[in-house]
Amino acid sequence: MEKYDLVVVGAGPAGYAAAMRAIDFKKKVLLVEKEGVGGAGVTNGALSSKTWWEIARETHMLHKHLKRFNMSAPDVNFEEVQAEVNRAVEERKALLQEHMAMLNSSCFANLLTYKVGVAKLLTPNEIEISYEDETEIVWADYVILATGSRPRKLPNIPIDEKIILTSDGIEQIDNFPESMVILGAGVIGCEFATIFSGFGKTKVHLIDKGDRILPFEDTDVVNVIERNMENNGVHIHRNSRLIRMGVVHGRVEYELEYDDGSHEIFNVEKALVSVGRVPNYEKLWAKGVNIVLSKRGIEDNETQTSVSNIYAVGDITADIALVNVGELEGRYAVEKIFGEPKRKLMYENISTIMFLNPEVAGVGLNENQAAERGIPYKVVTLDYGCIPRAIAKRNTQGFIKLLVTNDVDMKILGMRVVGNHASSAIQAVALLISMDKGIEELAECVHPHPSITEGIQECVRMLLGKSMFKPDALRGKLSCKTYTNGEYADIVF
Ligand SMILES: Cc1cc2nc3c(=O)[nH]c(=O)nc-3n(C[C@H](O)[C@H](O)[C@H](O)COP(=O)(O)OP(=O)(O)OC[C@H]3O[C@@H](n4cnc5c(N)ncnc54)[C@H](O)[C@@H]3O)c2cc1C
Ligand SMILES: NC(=O)c1ccc[n+]([C@@H]2O[C@H](COP(=O)([O-])OP(=O)(O)OC[C@H]3O[C@@H](n4cnc5c(N)ncnc54)[C@H](O)[C@@H]3O)[C@@H](O)[C@H]2O)c1
Repeated sequence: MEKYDLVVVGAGPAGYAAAMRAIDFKKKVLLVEKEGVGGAGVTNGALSSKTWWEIARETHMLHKHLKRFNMSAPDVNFEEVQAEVNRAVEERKALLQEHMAMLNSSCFANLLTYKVGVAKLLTPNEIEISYEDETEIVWADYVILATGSRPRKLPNIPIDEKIILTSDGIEQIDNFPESMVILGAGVIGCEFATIFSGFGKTKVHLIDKGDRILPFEDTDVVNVIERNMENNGVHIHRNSRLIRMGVVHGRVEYELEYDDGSHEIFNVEKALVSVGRVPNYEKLWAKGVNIVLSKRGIEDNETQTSVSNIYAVGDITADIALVNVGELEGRYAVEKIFGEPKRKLMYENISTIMFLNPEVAGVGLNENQAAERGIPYKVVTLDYGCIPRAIAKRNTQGFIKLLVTNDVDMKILGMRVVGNHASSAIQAVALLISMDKGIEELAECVHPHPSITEGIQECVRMLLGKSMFKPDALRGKLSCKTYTNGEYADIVF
């Protein structure tokens, strides 16, 4: 039986990151993947959907600009867009594969082995790998499970990945549907609503259990996104309960019940079901391996499972499902196994982008979360209209919102940026949160001009009572408040 220091199961972002970090410790590593490198970080997931989003956004902008010059827009060809997305996916996969091949033919050859097969733990140290027509068993001192997640399905909805689809099937359709309903107004649902409405070829319906989309986000953020979606023709079914959804004569028929008890039936060409994801752990270990599970996934103590030599990272665990979190956990697990991590695993400074119209970047807590935890805070908001770069871009829709503790330290709790270049503005704040720093450092930074980050600097200056624009003199564009015991109050300097 071949022996390894570490076997990593799954070569998505989390497993790939873990295997690469293990090489740094000069350990003998086996990476087992059942399909292809990249996982949902590349295919039917982060990279592919973001390529769709980029092309949809460019198409939308082109149409908007041409309209301004009274010119008619060219037709968008679905097959060409799809081919471009496929090229992006293949480019990334090829890079990861080439990297793997180069490692194999270099001084790392005796360290990393990559096998394409399905892995299953027979005991905490013995792993069976099934190939097309044979199996083998290998020994591992340590195991990292990184098998990711898949779309959650609902029992009464007949998903066939042709007419009623999940995010695994939506990118393989063969034309822009003339109409499409999306069930689930979370991140995936809203991103695809943005993509399909952005191309301007599909009437999008979005089913929302509550009274607003993105239930975990702050109302001011959601208001901007909802307004743009609706201006772009998206029909948001608010406070609606899906009674049934099925395929009738090759199209989707669905019935909704509203809060007032009334019912309505709709008929559309396609449906996307995006109601969350479930972790992949079925058939991953034999009965005797007692890994403790919760409803949401594998329970872990800073990546270590209840079986001491088995670790779990990425979407398979019961926490945040993001590429950057999977990579962080993968690298951390290896450091915990073979070394001494420099510090505890922290999630407070994880930054995210939601690819909507416009993009929404976030780090740390939002107002909902701070209020839920009973944390009193100061909150400053600055409209994009105050930022020269946004004016130069001829698009001042959006705002920056910064939350800090309501004390003299003013430690940064979180930030949300809604608007163009939102993602570029978030990093400085993410770094300050991870360093447990206050806001003085940010106020004294010299930012490039014109840049969106100047807006963050102005937020910080507002909190310190030394802003260029005075909130009292520009109400509606700036605000500076405290939130304590469920009440807002203006800060008066
Ligand atoms: C539509 C969509 C858009 C997204 N957009 C973003 C985004 O913009 N930003 C972001 O940060 N995140 C995004 N995500 C989330 C992100 O893709 C996941 O959080 C991330 O891919 C999880 O990485 P992972 O390595 O844990 O799992 P996965 O990427 O799911 O990889 C797991 C791998 O394990 C393999 N595997 C499973 N079982 C076995 C087995 N028994 N043996 C061998 N191999 C096995 C699978 O084939 C797969 O390759 C998106 C997800 C989706 C679905
Ligand atoms: N830009 C990004 O970073 C990005 C993009 C896409 C996905 N992701 C990751 O993928 C994960 C999964 O995305 P998702 O959108 O599937 O999950 P989600 O948890 O973001 O949203 C699911 C939505 O479905 C709704 N829902 C649940 N059951 C329902 C039902 N029976 N009927 C109607 N609505 C229902 C929920 O209220 C929620 O709004 C995200 O949590 C995120 O971690 C990240």
